[in-house]
Amino acid sequence: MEHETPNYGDYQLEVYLRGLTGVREDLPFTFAELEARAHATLPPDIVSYVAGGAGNEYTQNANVTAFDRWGVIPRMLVGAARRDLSINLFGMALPTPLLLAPIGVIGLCAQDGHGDLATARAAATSGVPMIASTLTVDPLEEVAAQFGETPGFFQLYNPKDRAVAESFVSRAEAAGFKGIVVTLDTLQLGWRPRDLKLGNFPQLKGHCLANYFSDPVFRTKLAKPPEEDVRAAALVWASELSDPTLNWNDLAWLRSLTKLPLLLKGICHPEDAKRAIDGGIDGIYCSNHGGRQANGGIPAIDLLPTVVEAAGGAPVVFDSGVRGGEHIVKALALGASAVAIGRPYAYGLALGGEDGIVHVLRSLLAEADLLMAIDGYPTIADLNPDALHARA
Ligand SMILES: Cc1cc2nc3c(=O)[nH]c(=O)nc-3n(C[C@H](O)[C@H](O)[C@H](O)COP(=O)(O)O)c2cc1C
Ligand SMILES: CC(C)CC(=O)C(=O)O
Repeated sequence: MEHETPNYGDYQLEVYLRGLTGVREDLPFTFAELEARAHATLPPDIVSYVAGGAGNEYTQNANVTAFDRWGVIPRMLVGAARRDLSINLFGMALPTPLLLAPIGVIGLCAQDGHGDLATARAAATSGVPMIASTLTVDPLEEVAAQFGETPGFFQLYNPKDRAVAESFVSRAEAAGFKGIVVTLDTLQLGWRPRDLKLGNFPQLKGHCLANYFSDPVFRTKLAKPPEEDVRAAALVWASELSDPTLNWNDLAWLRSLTKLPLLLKGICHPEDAKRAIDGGIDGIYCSNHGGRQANGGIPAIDLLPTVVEAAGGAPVVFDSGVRGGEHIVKALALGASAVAIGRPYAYGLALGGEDGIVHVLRSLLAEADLLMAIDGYPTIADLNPDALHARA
């Protein structure tokens, strides 16, 4: 059978031949270098915001190291010359199993301050859908206009006022987004020492909240428009962003927000996954917010298998700690339907704009694809828990 997707590992050859192929010479190939160079490039308050996590960052770091518990078991001579990394998510044919996780103020990681638009263009170029945060710098309509043929998802922070939530979702639908992700693990902001030390929370300055400030229903709550008093508008935003009383009794209302595929982000317990699916939610997004919210938690990857089982066949998106191709392969083997990339693409954006994101995605895909080739798992369907060995 002819495979539709390319062998992503071919990027390796393109990189070796960079003088001929035009691959940018200045972009790193490991997360460690990506992170170090991005930190040297970005303003210190943005470094603290992007890199920082909750508490002493134990959970954030454990999200990454927990992958080391698993090893991919090599299989020989299975005929893995061609691989197929394509997936079908909610009826959408996607060339790769990757998504771009929602990153609020991703815009500020770009030199021109419009990194949301660069991210959306990278999504268009790479076919990797962007999950655009409620907190994009640019209005969601302008972000969606960059997507080309690649579907996009909209991530909602459920605000105190349901009319604001409904307004965002209907704007997202009108703008052509193909799915809605409601984030549940941020009903309160986590304790983030790096930002606390700097007295910094970028959104409180208000200059990066254009999407929020463009919402007509939100604007009715402001005594003065943000164009006249941005700081006051940001304070209203902070008090309205999340409804801490949201609970399972609100599930039917959440479901009623849209007919688009609806996912709940932040689900790490099997009973929560089951409850969501039983309540009509279409998909689970297993994540601990990259360890930014609650410290002392369990690495998200350790919780993925039971969440997948409880989801009973409904799609499960995974993020938190994905830094390399091996992590993508392991998450897929542990049952993820798709894997979302977080901080690595923010750093790619900081170093190379749209090209930087595309490079990060191509590198991750190449590494995953070559691992599947070398270890003998030619398709995502071949990746299941039997492909992994768990060290004690
Ligand atoms: C700077 C930053 C901002 C984020 N903003 C959002 C957001 O607006 N909405 C959301 O649901 N998750 C947000 N997240 C969480 C990501 O979607 C994702 O869960 C997390 O980055 C995964 O962890 P990792 O980047 O360490 O792999 C943010 C993460 C970072 C690093
Ligand atoms: C306003 C914040 C809660 C945005 C976010 O999700 C984050 O910083 O992790």
